[in-house]
Amino acid sequence: MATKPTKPRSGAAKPAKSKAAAAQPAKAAKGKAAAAAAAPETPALDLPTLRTRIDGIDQHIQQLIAERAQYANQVGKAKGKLAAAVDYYRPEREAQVLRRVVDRNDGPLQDEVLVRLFREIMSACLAQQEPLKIGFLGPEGTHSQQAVFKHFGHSIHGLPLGSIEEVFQEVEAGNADFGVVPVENSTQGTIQSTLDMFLTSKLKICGEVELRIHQHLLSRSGRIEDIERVYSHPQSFAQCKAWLREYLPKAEKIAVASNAEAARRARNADDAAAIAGASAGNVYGLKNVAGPIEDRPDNTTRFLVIGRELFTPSGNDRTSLLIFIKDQPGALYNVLSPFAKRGLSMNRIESRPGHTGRWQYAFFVDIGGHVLEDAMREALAELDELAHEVKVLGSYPVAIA
Ligand SMILES: O=C(O)C(=O)C[C@]1(C(=O)O)C=C[C@@H](O)C=C1
Repeated sequence: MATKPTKPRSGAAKPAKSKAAAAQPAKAAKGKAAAAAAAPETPALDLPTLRTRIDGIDQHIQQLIAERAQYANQVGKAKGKLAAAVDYYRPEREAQVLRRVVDRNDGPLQDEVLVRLFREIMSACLAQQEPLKIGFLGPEGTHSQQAVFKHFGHSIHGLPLGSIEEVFQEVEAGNADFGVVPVENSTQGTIQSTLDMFLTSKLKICGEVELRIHQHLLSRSGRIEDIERVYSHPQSFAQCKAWLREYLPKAEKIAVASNAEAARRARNADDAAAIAGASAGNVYGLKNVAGPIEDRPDNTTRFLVIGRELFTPSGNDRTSLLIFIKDQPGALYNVLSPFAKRGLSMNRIESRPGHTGRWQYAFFVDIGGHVLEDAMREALAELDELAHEVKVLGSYPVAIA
């Protein structure tokens, strides 16, 4: 039986900083240097004085948050008598607010941290009307739930659902205002089942969320020597392949529908463990055996926010298209040229059999810009002549911090 790993491994044991975090020290240093040049050195204050200062600032912050909430309430009223919370939600405005937060940030807190705080404030402001209902791949404790909180804050009503298909169905039926579904992982690539849902669904992509994924080995006893079988989602097994080969080569690997489901099963036996996020360990009362254990330090999953309508441009948007073309020479080159010609950059392209007839392929393409902007509108008009069929899956703000 393998023994508890102690040596740090490349990537897994010592996760590298995210891009935003890595960029932060330089920015913070710049801010501090400027502050140091402008202000004379302040003598260190004693603890009671420091706490009195903090109390004063807290009081001020609280007053300002209350004032902000009142204005947000008035904005809600200015939108007229609307049917539901979903009608008050404005992702493009939220993206602009958060970009300003990042632009203003001179440290010492990281962009990611400040964005999280402001997200929560906006989430609470919006929930004054009524909390949004957000469907995600459950049960509680999945990475999808974390992505929901990262994008919508905690003042929402989360609906844990049994499958990605069910997330689409509940949003289509109006039982959920929005859904959050995983679409690609930096280690494992595209989640084909999510992309395929767009072939037939009428839903629109209204946002994207990028989440750094940390995997942990969790068990009831917390002892690696007890573990004879490991439960997890196939994607998570693939993300921790090298680690498992090194530290648990003999354990049986059992694939289940979600990491949270794996944690739920692992809590029933001492010889079982789950690979899941740390939050699943908290939800299901498991101990951390080892982690993070993902093989790549930059392991990130991108999620899409799906809803029933398109929103207006935020100033830095992405458009996702589904382009059906005939299998003929030069067809792909032709359909991409209207974008290239107008300087619209393509971030991603993925081909799938289109299911609409023999020899037809569907291309999922992400392009910088919004369908309500002139350059994109013109490119799409030109594309209409060249492609067999074009479906606009959505235009939405580029993910923030
Ligand atoms: O600006 C708006 O439209 C608002 O409703 C206010 C606010 C905010 O708190 O800033 C709240 C919810 C919306 O999703 C966007 C922004």
